[in-house]
Amino acid sequence: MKSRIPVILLACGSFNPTTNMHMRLFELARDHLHQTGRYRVIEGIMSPVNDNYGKKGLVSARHRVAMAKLALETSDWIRVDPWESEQETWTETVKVLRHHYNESLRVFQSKEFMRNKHPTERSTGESLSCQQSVLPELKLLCGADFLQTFKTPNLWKEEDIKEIVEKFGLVCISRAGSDPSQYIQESDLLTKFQHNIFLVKEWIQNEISATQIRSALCRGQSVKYLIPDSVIAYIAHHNIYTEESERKNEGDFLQPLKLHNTTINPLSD
Ligand SMILES: Nc1ncnc2c1ncn2[C@@H]1O[C@H](COP(=O)(O)OP(=O)(O)OP(=O)(O)O)[C@@H](O)[C@H]1O
Ligand SMILES: NC(=O)c1ccc[n+]([C@@H]2O[C@H](COP(=O)(O)O)[C@@H](O)[C@H]2O)c1
Ligand SMILES: [Zn+2]
Repeated sequence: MKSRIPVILLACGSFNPTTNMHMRLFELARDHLHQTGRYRVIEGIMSPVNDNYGKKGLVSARHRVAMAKLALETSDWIRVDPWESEQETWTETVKVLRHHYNESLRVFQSKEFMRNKHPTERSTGESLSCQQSVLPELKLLCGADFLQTFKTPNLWKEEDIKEIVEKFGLVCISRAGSDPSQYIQESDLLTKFQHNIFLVKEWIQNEISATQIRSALCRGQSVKYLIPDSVIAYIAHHNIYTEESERKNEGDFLQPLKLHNTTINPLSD
């Protein structure tokens, strides 16, 4: 798979908590991209959203990052990155993509530098064309409900959506209740960049939702086999999901709505 384009998959979301389905998204996306014959997925990154996002029931990023780390202990290619959660405030997804893209370029360049410094370490018989490394691409990974939020008024800036689909690309996994292909047809912008949007159909439907996991936990019901045992133990140990935690940010607007909605915030741009 040497001449294929290396791809890093980035999933942005609450991960409150990380579920088995969040991890399946990466596996499904990787299989799909490999099947195109054009890509080689080299890394998966889970980026839990900043506490200032303002979503109801969003527990502290410290816990969400810790739970994601535990959940991903069994993966040899997906990792959690706390950068987004450690910023002063909520960050637009396109800026998170820019950050991770720049990071990947930095890693790429330092690897190239090492390769050029130690040319003798190249495997014997490797042709000169094989020695030219291909720049990695970074693609946003999401579920179909996430794609659907692009049309929520004031939630996303048009130019951000354009940059995501034009410059980076999107891998979208099916989810009951959302029809991503119809939604793409309804949008001129998404239709224009359709070649950069990969729709993945999950045939083994799995409707785990983090909200339902939290509800079950609050009621004292079992969530075993829906989220990893290590995450269940962490939640129990820190008593994370309670009726009180579910009331966090209740009635609040999401931060992107506050920033982009002129009727909520007349001074915003
Ligand atoms: N069952 C699922 N099928 C497909 N995509 C999913 C599924 N669960 C989560 N995702 C995707 O994972 C990403 C992160 O989602 P998120 O953290 O909001 O989880 P969630 O289960 O949707 O939680 P919540 O119920 O709190 O919204 C999003 O892109 C979302 O679309
Ligand atoms: N304008 C934007 O960049 C924008 C708007 C809404 C949500 N988001 C992101 O999408 C993700 C949505 O997560 P949830 O599905 O858990 O609400 C979060 O990572 C959030 O930061 C980005
Ligand atoms: Zn969600």
